[in-house]
Amino acid sequence: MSDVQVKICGLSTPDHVRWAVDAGARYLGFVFFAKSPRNVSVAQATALAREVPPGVAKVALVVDPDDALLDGITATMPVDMLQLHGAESPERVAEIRARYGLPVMKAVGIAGAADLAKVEAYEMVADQILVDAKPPKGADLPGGMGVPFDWQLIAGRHWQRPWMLAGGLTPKNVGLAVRLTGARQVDVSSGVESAPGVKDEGLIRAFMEALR
Ligand SMILES: O=C(O)c1ccccc1NCC(=O)[C@H](O)[C@H](O)COP(=O)(O)O
Repeated sequence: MSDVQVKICGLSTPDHVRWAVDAGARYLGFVFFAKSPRNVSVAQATALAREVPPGVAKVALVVDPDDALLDGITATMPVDMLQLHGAESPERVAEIRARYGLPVMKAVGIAGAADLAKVEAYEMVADQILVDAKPPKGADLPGGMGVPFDWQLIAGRHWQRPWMLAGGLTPKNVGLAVRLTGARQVDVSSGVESAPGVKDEGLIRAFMEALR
């Protein structure tokens, strides 16, 4: 399991970034969504991203973004990947990928077997797929809810594109999640927090340790 790559999402302070990098995260996620406790401004994310060493990918997470938002982010922030976490259509994903020339990861929410067809639809247009839990009805946020889905739904699945497992992962359950699903990449946010938006160094280390 030691070669499983980890994305830690929702970083908003220099300490968060340092803890994630020192622990060995391969991707760092910065959330641009006003209602989120993890929301960062373009200026904040730019300052944080400039401190990230080479080899660690900086991911800008956006939800149904218009071009103005993406223009603003990409104008100053050194971004390595865009994560689309809303209801973007496959056509919009392809358009964003072409316009910005950046790899795009599309989040697909899974609640039942019927949702798996969406992974295949987005594989045609995205560089990576984030296979995430579908947020509960009426949830305040479209992601980062700390809720897992039934991992058996994707046990033994093979997709053409690289994909990441997300949704409710914690230091306690990530080992089992990886064994069951065969994921080679995982994404965590609330499972390494002591309170919404507050990353915890000990939990970040414990999460990475659970994968060794
Ligand atoms: O984290 C947020 O606040 C957020 C807001 C809007 C869209 C997506 C958001 N987060 C997504 C993620 O952090 C992860 O990619 C993923 O959903 C896992 O989150 P978690 O279940 O908390 O580990």
